[in-house]
Amino acid sequence: MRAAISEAELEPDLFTVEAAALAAARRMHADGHASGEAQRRVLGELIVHYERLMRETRRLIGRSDRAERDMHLLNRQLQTLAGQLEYRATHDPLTGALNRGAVIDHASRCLAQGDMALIVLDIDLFKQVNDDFGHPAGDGVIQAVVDCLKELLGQETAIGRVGGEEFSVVWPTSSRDDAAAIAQRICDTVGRQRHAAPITRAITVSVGLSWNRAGTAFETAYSHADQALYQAKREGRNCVRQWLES
Ligand SMILES: Nc1nc2c(ncn2[C@@H]2O[C@H](COP(=O)(O)OP(=O)(O)OP(=O)(O)O)[C@@H](O)[C@H]2O)c(=O)[nH]1
Repeated sequence: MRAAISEAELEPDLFTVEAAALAAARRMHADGHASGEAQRRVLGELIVHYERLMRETRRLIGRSDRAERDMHLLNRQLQTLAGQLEYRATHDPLTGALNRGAVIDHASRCLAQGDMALIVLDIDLFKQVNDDFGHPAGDGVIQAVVDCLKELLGQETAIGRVGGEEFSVVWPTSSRDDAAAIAQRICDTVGRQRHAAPITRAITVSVGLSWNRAGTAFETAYSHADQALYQAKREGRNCVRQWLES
């Protein structure tokens, strides 16, 4: 029976010519009586193949360096793209504030870890702002309110735009007084803000606050803050109301 064919027999030898030149050189080296002419011929063959191998090796190294650089570049572009996609998926395009989904995620994580205030604010009589000054000016007001919140609360604070002219602030704190104080500062600071032309009047916000123990569900925290916000609207706007257990 015929013996199994070895892998080496199946694989074509990439270096047949070079191997032959090497074998000839070996034989020449072992033969102490070869003529000088025969030695020069075998050495010449060896030089030709050796130089070709060096050229090819350099070319392959260059190609693999380029491929590695291309891969690094591609990797960086992918990371940038992933960052941009992540940003777009979690932020409001007009203001750069967190979008509703991102606020829910963030607030839910905070509530799982500790006590937290949820502050919701809504621009007062905003329809009138749009009607009097135009929709683009209204957009400018929305942006200005978010900028004001960022400046007041810091870039690290989770500030969200959860509706057209409604915003939320996630404020982890174990102190109900601290939560009430920050809600009042928000109301006062936004109300004092000056707006660019064509806006010619003060823009105020109504603020609802719920202070929540760790473990509270986001829906509960939001519903309580929302009820407080509508109380603030009912009771004259430009004020803060806190949800209190009855
Ligand atoms: N410019 C602009 N307007 C928006 C945007 N989203 C919602 N609005 C407008 O915001 C206005 C909200 O009006 P309402 O809900 O009636 O409330 P309001 O006039 O602010 O009155 P109160 O909330 O009761 O103080 C509507 O006219 C919407 O068209 C937006 O992205 N840009």
